[in-house]
Amino acid sequence: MTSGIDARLERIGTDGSYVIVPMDHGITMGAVQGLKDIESTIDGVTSGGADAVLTQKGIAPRVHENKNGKGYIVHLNGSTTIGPDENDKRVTGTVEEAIRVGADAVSFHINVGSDHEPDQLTQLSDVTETAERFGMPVLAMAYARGPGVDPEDPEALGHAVRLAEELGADVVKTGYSGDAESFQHVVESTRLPVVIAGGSKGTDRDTIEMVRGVMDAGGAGVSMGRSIFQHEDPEAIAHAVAGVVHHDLSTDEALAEAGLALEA
Ligand SMILES: CC(=O)[C@@H](O)[C@H](O)C[C@H](N)C(=O)O
Ligand SMILES: O=CC(=O)COP(=O)(O)O
Repeated sequence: MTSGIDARLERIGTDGSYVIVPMDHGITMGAVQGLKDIESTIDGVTSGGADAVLTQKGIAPRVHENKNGKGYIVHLNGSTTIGPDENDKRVTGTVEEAIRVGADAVSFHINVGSDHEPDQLTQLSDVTETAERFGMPVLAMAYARGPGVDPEDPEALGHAVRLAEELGADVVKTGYSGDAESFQHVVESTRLPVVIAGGSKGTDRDTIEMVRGVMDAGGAGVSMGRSIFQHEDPEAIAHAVAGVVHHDLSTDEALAEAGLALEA
């Protein structure tokens, strides 16, 4: 029998793979490029092929009419780049609030290796317990971040994704280790679907090659923000990313199919 969590996972992905566009950066960085007119960005990325968008709860009224029937995830913690410690994500919402504003899933960020890891472990554990009671999937954003921690170290990333599974998440997002071979260790560290963050925006080729590497390593897609929502054509780059994640296209095929320059 299909559980509520399984049914809702299908709303934020396609057959177990995921093109999620997080746009929760308004708390972290402010209304950066792509987030001022968030309505048109949401319309563009979901028209292009994103399975779901992700925001903080207060943005929900700006999401639903523009997401073209795609999935919606509400993020439940945050911090700012101008505050005393960006790794100190504080709780900003609850599973119940996310359900009330129309979410299909919730997400929660933990910085494994930071001074705040102990609190964040307990908080993620509380979120998965509540979400499970309501049949809501949990996307854990499990980063390797903290003093002396290399955020691209495959061992640290593998530890972070495993920890997310141990705490009851359904999908885990982490950083990319830089190549498919090393990322395979990360993917094999857990039975959860593993998706990657994009980080700050690079060239189109950098972005799509990174996505290709994740899929070659056995990953399940992306939760990619700035590389998509800060693109001059969010619909086209979302289309290219979905081409790799959902249609197994090569980097060149995905760029060409999306109408993007091969050398950009
Ligand atoms: C700004 C960053 O470094 C991102 O990786 C964020 O930590 C990710 C998250 N979506 C956020 O803005 O909090
Ligand atoms: O919620 C944030 C992410 O999932 C990743 O954002 P990025 O801009 O791709 O690093």
